Amino acid sequence: MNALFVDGDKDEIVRKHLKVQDGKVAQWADGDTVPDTAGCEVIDATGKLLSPGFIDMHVHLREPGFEYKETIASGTRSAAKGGFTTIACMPNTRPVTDTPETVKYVLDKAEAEGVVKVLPYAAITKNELGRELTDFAALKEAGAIGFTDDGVGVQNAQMMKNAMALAKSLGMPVIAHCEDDSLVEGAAVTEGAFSRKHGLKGIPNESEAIHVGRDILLSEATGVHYHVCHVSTEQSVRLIKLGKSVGVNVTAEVCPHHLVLSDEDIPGTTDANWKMNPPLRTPRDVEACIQALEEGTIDIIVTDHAPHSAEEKARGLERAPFGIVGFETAFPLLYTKFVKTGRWTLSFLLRRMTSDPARVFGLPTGKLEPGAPADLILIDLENEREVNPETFLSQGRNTPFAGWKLYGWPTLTMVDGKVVWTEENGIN
Ligand SMILES: NC(=O)N[C@@H](CC(=O)O)C(=O)O
Ligand SMILES: [Zn+2]
Ligand SMILES: [Zn+2]
Repeated sequence: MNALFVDGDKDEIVRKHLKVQDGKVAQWADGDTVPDTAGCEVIDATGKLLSPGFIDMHVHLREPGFEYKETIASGTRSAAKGGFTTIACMPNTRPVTDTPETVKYVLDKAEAEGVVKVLPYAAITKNELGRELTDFAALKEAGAIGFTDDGVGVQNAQMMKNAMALAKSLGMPVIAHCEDDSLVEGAAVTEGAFSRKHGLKGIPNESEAIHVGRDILLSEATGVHYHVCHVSTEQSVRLIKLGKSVGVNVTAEVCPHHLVLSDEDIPGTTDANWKMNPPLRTPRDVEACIQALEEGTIDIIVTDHAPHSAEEKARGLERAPFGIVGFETAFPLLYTKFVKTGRWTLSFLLRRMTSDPARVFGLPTGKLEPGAPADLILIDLENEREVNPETFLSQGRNTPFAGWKLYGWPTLTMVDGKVVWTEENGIN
């Protein structure tokens, strides 16, 4: 494979050949050498960027139970098209992924029907109701990689503390959707210019940050690895920074939409493709999240891919469910908005989507070193294309980015040395 590769530390783009063997990265060669390709299948990647496959530690595949929104088959295909080779799926399924049987169901389905690697999270509390802890040891044994009640916040502090102590004893992380229900009360958008203009009830920033602060203290008390989901506010950023500065084992993620959109971009009160949880915040919060990612207060980028049916999203801003799809626009959005504009280097963006998530969650992927799994992608950095939800491999079409003109489209995705998707031929 004759490809362009970002030489990490220098952020120089160099030409390289890469040899893959037995599903693993076998050998790198300088672009000027003529590699011995006898017996090899050759992929011509001239002019394309070669990167480790993206890792998305926060996605919703909806199976079991909500197959009308997405399935493991359609969700992993969408992921592959977006350049993701490893994805971690949330337990807010039906049934909730709160038993070893359901964890195994997800893993078996992913093995049989998925095209990228799927890592399941299990719920912290039974049915995500916040009342009773799940059987962490059994869930770990079944293959869960961490515990989270994503979709809702754990409202009771003692419950969260018990969860963290138990997770710590098993060497597992706790991943938290931070939301204090008493401060939210049925609002659909952030408290900000948009909610004031339209006379809507707003979701205040502190509904998120109160949980972040509480949980950082509980993480300090228990020693658990505590990971904050979809950070969206300046206040959360401040607290995470403080936690890190005193040595608390806290990490955090941010979504592309919270980096490129604010509440002031929402076009009106009808289109629910602008509704997600946490909501789009104020421009000041957006800038705080960008800076936090830049300085490492926020560690990684995730999509929070959250597909819903067209019928559900047609219910309008106030009544539709929260969530937007993310796989098939994530990299082009960030590349176009932050790298093309010169604010970020390409290597910085790639790191936050590959080696950083691998480091935070201890995964054996995210770097193309000899011996590592050949989970890799090719990207076309040159051609601008319009986002067209009709072409998504996700069943979900719920995106606010339809019609956006973006650069940085993946053209090939390989998992364990097997080409699973190409732009030319689709899913393999
Ligand atoms: N992010 C969302 O807006 N929605 C998620 C739930 C969640 O991530 O909290 C969903 O499951 O639809
Ligand atoms: Zn969430
Ligand atoms: Zn989520």
